[in-house]
Amino acid sequence: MSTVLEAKNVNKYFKKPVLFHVLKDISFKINKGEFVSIMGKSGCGKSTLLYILSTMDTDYEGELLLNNELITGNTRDQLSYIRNKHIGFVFQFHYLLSEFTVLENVMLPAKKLGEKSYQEIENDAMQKLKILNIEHLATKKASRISGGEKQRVAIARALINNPSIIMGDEPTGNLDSHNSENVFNIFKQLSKEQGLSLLIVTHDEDFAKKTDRIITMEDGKIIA
Ligand SMILES: Nc1ncnc2c1ncn2[C@@H]1O[C@H](COP(=O)(O)OP(=O)(O)OP(=O)(O)O)[C@@H](O)[C@H]1O
Repeated sequence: MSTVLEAKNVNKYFKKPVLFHVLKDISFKINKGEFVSIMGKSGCGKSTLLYILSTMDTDYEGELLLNNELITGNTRDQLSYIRNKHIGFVFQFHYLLSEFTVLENVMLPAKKLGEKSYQEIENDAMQKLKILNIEHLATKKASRISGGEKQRVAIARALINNPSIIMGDEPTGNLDSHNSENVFNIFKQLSKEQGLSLLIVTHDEDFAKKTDRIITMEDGKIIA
């Protein structure tokens, strides 16, 4: 089984207002196609960890490997490229551009990457919308669709560059149980049918129980 993401002895300190050891020797691996959730009480360090794993925060001790390559110590530009190419993000709030159409929103990260023609990107975006069963929304403005639909558009956008892993910070936090289950089923399908890895922070125990593995955090440590 190949490893997609590995954290080795990650430690993080906040220096202000007082020195605070927020992440304590975090080590784990995520395999290809694995659907993993992270749970833990409020304040235990989940978002801080996700911020590091997503390469946004570089102020930590330890090592991160993506697809078996060390990414710790890379320059800002290298990390920005890695993030755009290999990591998809889904947040509690969708962060769609409301005046853009659904299709334009999904195309954006691929345009930023700049490796394909407009037509190729448009075709890719339509294919992602199809996977998420929302191709009929392509030409609608993002402001004109429902909350559940917005989250599916956000997932399509996260998939556009064919990332190795999707990271989510409470991606179902704003959804009702029906839409939450929809998102879970989409994630499950992506992991099982396309070999995508997923690492999802959640407070929803029912959601977490159905994932392949739960990483439980307490007070900055992985306890299970
Ligand atoms: N910039 C910062 N400076 C100092 N302390 C911080 C900073 N950001 C977060 N913290 C503290 O670090 C701890 C971990 O915060 P974090 O947001 O990672 O928790 P969490 O597990 O994601 O919580 P929640 O479930 O409520 O989102 C908390 O005690 C928080 O107050």
